[in-house]
Amino acid sequence: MGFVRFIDIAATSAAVARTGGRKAKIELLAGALRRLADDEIAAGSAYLAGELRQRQTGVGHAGLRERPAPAAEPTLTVGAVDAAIAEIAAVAGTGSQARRRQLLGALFAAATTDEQRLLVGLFSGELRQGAQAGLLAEAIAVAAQVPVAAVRRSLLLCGDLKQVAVAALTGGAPALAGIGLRVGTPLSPMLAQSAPDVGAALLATGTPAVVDTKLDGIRIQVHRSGDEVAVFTRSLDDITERLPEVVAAVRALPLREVVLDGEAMALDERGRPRPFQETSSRAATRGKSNPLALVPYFFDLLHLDGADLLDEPGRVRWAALADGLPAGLIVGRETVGTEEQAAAAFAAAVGAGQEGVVVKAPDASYDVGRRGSAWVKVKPRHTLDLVVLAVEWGHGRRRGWLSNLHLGARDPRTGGFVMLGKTFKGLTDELLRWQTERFKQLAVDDDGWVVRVRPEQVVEIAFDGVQTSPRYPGGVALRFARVLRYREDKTAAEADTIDAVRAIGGGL
Ligand SMILES: Nc1ncnc2c1ncn2[C@@H]1O[C@H](COP(=O)(O)OP(=O)(O)OP(=O)(O)O)[C@@H](O)[C@H]1O
Repeated sequence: MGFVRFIDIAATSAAVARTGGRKAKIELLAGALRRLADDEIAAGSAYLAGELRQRQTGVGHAGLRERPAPAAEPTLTVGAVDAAIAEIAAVAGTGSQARRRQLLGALFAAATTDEQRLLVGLFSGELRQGAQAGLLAEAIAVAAQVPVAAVRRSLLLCGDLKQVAVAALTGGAPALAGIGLRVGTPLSPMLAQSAPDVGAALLATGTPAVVDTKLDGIRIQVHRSGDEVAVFTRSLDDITERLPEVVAAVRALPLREVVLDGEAMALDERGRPRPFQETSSRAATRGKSNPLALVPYFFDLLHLDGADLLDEPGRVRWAALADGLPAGLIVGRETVGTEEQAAAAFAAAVGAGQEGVVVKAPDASYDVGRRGSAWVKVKPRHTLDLVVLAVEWGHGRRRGWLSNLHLGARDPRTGGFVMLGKTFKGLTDELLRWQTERFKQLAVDDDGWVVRVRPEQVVEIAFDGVQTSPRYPGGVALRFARVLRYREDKTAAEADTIDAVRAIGGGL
């Protein structure tokens, strides 16, 4: 086991949060990285980035609420915390909830107040922020004395900060150079910016542009080498086992080596998309226990028979895609020269039950892991005026502020409110400050975690859609709810109703 104390990681994280200058933050992080033993680098670098090494632990917000009293003295090492979390993440089968609670309780009991704070932030994901990962890339370069460009490049190609930290700190520049596009190893997918309409999207991409249908499925990156096929998610998890139909479709192509980027989704009998949650729950289970088939549609080609295409312009990659794959496996796409043509393509996509479009610049290379202006998504946007029912105290950077909002729609039948979900997205520092004051005034109960408030404050929320949800009393929840603004000009009696929400969900 290693010897860096967990309290030192907690102290570094706190010091980084307190420190203003970027350079000083990087120095603090580099110092902590340098102290890690080789077998602690993966976990330690993840904690410094605000993440856990494990993608899933089975620990939810509820599990973090009841914590034993903190330990008086720090005794935990990075290695011990990593081992404890690995054990928690591995719990499965009957009685797993109780077992997980027990293990989590033991970990928290061994942690001091500062360590508990870091653990809550890590488990809840609230410490995870892109800025921190960017700082850490620079800190790795400083600690390993390698060029930062080499760290960034490897990071984008393998998408795994921990792997890059281990390579840089144990093997230096040569080890980093060994990280490249490898068929079989997933790379961070290129991401899209958003625009409110196709006109704005075309301003970003220029014309002519390619307008792709935006399918509301799950992102898949499929790697094939000979008969070996692997399927990865947007977060680079291997889901090959769960998508045999996608594996079969790619294995049947007359190609030897290929890396494809696309989307998989479930269709109904008429070939229209099924609700997103059916696709996602199917993707979360093995094919056999859920007969729904996911159909792959590809929109990019990153590698073909020995040649990397990442640096080629879209035009070239898409022509190779069209040459290599049958049209039925390629996403609906059209080249447009004017806003009218783009608007028609958008209307056709939405009319066919699809989520919207992604407008793409044909001259741009495939920007691994980047959210640039070469891909711009456009969706019809929904908004509702909802009532805040409760607020949760924030963690990490938002400690001391009321952050996560519980949102409710008006129920005209009972005169009460039906909870539809929670969000802490879209909140600027100014909004956080304002709402903390406001909800302290409206508070009726505070258990140290959730502050229940008088249902009086109306907030305008943007969201992507409505889905069924067993978790909430109305049986429906909002997808990707985010705060737009507080409506001080509206009373709770004027807020939107649960019926309006159901209507947006197509009568759910
Ligand atoms: N034709 C397409 N081209 C690119 N991405 C597409 C396409 N169709 C569907 N998508 C999906 O849209 C996403 C692009 O938006 P973005 O990069 O912002 O990802 P996201 O954060 O998952 O967003 P969203 O929730 O809007 O899908 C991709 O991750 C992909 O899953």
